[in-house]
Amino acid sequence: MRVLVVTAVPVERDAVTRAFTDGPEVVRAPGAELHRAGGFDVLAGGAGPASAAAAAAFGLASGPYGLVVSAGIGGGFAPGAPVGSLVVASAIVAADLGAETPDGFVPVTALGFGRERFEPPPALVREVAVATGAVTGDILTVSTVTGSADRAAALRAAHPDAVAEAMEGFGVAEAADRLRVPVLEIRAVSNAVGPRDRDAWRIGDALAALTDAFGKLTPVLEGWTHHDRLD
Ligand SMILES: O=C(O)c1cccc(C(=O)CC[C@H]2O[C@@H](n3cnc4c(=O)[nH]cnc43)[C@H](O)[C@@H]2O)c1
Repeated sequence: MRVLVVTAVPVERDAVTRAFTDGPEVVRAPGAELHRAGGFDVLAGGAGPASAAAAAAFGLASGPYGLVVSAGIGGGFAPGAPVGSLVVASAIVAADLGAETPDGFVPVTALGFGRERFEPPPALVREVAVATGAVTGDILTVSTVTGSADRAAALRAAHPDAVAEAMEGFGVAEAADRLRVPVLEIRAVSNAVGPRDRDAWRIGDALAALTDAFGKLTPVLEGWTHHDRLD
């Protein structure tokens, strides 16, 4: 099974391929530069859900792929997902896709169209979490990084199962869903979701945690390929 991994920026892509001693071999496909290592094709698709969806779609076109993974750093909701920890999405949720109304935020589905969540294969999520020591829960996709305690509290209230936020997962999941390819989202927590404090971001630690996690994924994915594809 081939696995496509979509990160936002090149340092995240390189953190993934660093987990493997082979490669990366750079493969150029239309609309996508794939870095191939350890059985993974990894591309840096840009920040935000639109870039991620476009990049994932081009990446998938060079397939076939059996799994797509949205991966990178992210913000963690305290206390469940502290800086340096790893999170795996049990659901990938578009947290700001909808309409603001006098009564508050209304998600797209309540407006009668679209969707706002995708659910990765549950058994695979469990096995990846066990192998990597990750926390599981909803990972929110936002177009604006949360920068205040009020916004963090509003997200928490709307999404009690949220463990983290990032900016690409939902876009990758939308592209994967078009081809019925299963999707995972894996984030290493670089900062707490809350008041903006860029100096407190621990990007190096998070990238190291991402490398560590991918180093542990191969046996899990091999087992899943053989025993659990229909979950
Ligand atoms: O400055 C750097 O060296 C650097 C290295 C890697 C990534 C970055 C980014 O700023 C990329 C933003 C990227 O990270 C995700 N992210 C991280 N924390 C959050 C958050 O609290 N809320 C939302 N997204 C977050 C996100 O997926 C972006 O693509 C800088």
